[in-house]
Amino acid sequence: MNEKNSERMLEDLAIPTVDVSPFIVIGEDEDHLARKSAAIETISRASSEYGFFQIVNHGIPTELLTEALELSEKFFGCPGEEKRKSSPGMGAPLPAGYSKQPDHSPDKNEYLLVFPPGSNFNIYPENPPRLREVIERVFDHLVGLGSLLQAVINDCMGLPPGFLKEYNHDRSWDFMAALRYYPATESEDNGITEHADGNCITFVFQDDVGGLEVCKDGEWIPVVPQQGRIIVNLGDVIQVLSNNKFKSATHRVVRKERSRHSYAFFYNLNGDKWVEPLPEFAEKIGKKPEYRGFLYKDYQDLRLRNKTHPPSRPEDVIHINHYAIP
Ligand SMILES: O=C(O)CCC(=O)C(=O)O
Ligand SMILES: [Fe+2]
Repeated sequence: MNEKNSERMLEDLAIPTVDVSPFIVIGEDEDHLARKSAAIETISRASSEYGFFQIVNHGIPTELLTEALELSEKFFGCPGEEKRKSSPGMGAPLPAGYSKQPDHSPDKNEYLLVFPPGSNFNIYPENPPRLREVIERVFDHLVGLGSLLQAVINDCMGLPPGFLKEYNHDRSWDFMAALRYYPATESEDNGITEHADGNCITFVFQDDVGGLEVCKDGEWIPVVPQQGRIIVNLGDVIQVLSNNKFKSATHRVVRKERSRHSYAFFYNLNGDKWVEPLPEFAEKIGKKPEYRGFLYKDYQDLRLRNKTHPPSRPEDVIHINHYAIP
């Protein structure tokens, strides 16, 4: 196959891009309503075919996203000793602050993890000085975007208005990570091993290096970087609630010749929530539930154990199939 053809095929496979301005700008005219229903249509299709899409005109300034990436690059460029000044304290549910994947981990990256601004668990680097302010602004913006996208997904799922908002109203489990992936070596290019996210909705923005890939029908599709775009992927909670109608897609990061920087924000769910297929996607339409119900924190604990006590056989790693009804 010549290069043009293979480029064309990748373009055809690329994850859909959606203009979400019709959900932000108020308007009742015909054109506005048509653009809104086109966006709903694309998101519904993307959610069931890919579990991934990208959004534009989301209202978060491109300069803010770019600055966040530049500041994290500065931070990760500091000597290890400097970075370790913001190592996690004890007692947080996840290691808030700076961490590096342990040497034995197949994931080759380092990250700075934060909970919502104001959380006592947060540990921010002092340098570069603007990093904290910019991260907190990005976080607040992404919480707002999470609430917007959750309402859109609620519509796409055909749920009663406000259903997901009411179900997932507590924001204290949300978190965000600034990530740096090391350059690939001759023998090794894994950045993050293939996985699906456990939460509700994830947002990612990345620099121009690339490396994020989504698995669709057994093929790995690269998510080509474009400044200002935000990548949206659905997590296991939405997959279970929708009884497999909407996908929590498997994805991974492969390392490139340069260091890659990205941010991943997890619009999460309170650990005390019960997760199971909604009747709208099971009994009410004559389908059997494909998962048994579970307490969200139990699932999160199992996922964390995968990391702290990695099973020796890959097939023993726990993911959402743990709750699947055979
Ligand atoms: O860095 C990325 O592009 C994706 C990160 C990711 O998949 C994750 O943290 O779950
Ligand atoms: Fe992920």
